[in-house]
Amino acid sequence: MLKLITSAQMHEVDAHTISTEPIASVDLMERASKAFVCFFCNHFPDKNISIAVYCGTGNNGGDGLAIARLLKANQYENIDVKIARFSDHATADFDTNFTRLKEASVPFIELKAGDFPEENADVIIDALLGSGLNKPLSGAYADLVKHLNNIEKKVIAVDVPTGLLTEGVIDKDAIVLKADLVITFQRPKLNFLLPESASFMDDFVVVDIGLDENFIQNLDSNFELIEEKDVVKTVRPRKKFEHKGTFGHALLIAGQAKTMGAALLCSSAAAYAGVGLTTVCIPAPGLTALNSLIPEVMAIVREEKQMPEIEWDKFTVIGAGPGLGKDSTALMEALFANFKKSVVLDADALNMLSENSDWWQSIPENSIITPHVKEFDRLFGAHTSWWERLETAKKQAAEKKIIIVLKNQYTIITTPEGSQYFNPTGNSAMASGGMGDVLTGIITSFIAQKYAPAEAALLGVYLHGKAGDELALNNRSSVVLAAQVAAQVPVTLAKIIAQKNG
Ligand SMILES: NC(=O)C1=CN([C@@H]2O[C@H](COP(=O)(O)OP(=O)(O)OC[C@H]3O[C@@H](n4cnc5c(N)ncnc54)[C@H](O)[C@@H]3O)[C@@H](O)[C@H]2O)[C@H](O)CC1
Ligand SMILES: [K+]
Repeated sequence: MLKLITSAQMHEVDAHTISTEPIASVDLMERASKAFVCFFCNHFPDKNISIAVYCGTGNNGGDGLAIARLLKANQYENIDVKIARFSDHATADFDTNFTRLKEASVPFIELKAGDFPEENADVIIDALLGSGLNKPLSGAYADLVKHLNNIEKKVIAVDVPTGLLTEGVIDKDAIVLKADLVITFQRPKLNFLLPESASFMDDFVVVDIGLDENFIQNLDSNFELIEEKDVVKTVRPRKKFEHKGTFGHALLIAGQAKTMGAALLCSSAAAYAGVGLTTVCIPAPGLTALNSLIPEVMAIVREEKQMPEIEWDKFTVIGAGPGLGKDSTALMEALFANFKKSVVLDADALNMLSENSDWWQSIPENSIITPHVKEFDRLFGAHTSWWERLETAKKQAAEKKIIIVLKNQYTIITTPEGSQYFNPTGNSAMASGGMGDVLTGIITSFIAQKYAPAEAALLGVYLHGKAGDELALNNRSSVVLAAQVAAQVPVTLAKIIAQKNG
């Protein structure tokens, strides 16, 4: 896991690294700038492009000055620096780099508030403000950012787009210098992982600047980014003499005549993810489709308005909700009355739950809910920002002793203990119907295989996204279908297990 930290904590890490490595702060700035330039050179190999580096007078600006000098040393000749000296304040490392810039004869001008020259460069490097932002942009900074946004050039931001808060509620009307790419130092910033940042930045990459990793990992933060090695550590390869009984029996309660696909997808995903036996509880019209699509899955037929015969004790885990419709409240109540092990609730099970809040008290501890944003808001009230949803998820997971999987580009898994894990896999080619049903099946399957529910959620979310990444390959603008992801899961899982053995 990579611990994700706030900008205030990043300043602590800087101070610690400076005093214990030890390294002079200006040398740390040089290291960060070199890491930026190294990535930049690979990304823009054409040395003839014209580059304008816009610098503030703090350390983000100091980085900008060092970057300009280093780019010139790397034979980028068409480079000029624009310094926004809108206050008397400049950091010592900015001043040192200003002297070095002049010694290296990189051309520069100082901008005057309200009088900005025409910009003809191909690429703008944004080193105006970084993680030191402490209030919304106003005055000359706001004017400059609006001016630069208007000319619609390619913008590469140093560490953080100017004007974007790194954590806390992002104001959707904030004035931010929109970045095509952010080259950020050591860690993704928390807000880069929340959807509101998409209005201000297209993409980000993280470059290592050699800060003390041990120190970061021991900082007090409940936010973590899942890494593949965590998943490699968690998966358990199958052993000799294990049999289908070892891998549990999952029941999925899903589907209606018109939404039978959801039932087929979640039950087949459970089977592909390795559960020993899968049963799906569906209405009769789904039987032929089920038997022809995935004969490995057994069925319990659900008649309209009549409670099906379910031997609840037979099942290791139950997943409910995909395509279920909202008129199965009696069946859900029977589930909660008869089944005391973890359940996985999704889709219509969550929609019914939001209208029957007394059900919460019967939901077993360590159960998992997998809402998308609308389902989340239906359950816990409307939110105006994702930062507030993070806080709500933490509070609700603790209060209700459940695991919340809030689906998103970076799905957030919140545990009852208060950890919040961001998942890095998955892509927009997966934005198609049925994808959530597949996730429900995978997570249910891992619980059946005796993974602890939080492990099952982490593993399931990571694998689901990774399978989709493998299918989308480099062509992430195309479409990956849910059934493909389900069928890819064993392949992806095998690759992960191979790393464990290798
Ligand atoms: N460990 C690292 O990540 C390293 C990062 N580096 C770079 O340092 C900046 C952060 O530098 P800092 O001097 O703390 O802040 P800024 O340059 O972002 O801002 C300077 C200064 O501006 C003032 N300010 C804040 N908000 C506003 C505003 N809305 N309008 C006007 N002025 C504002 C405030 O006083 C700030 O202090 C980080 O992003 C990296 O680029 C290091 O180079 C290496 C280690
Ligand atoms: K910046």
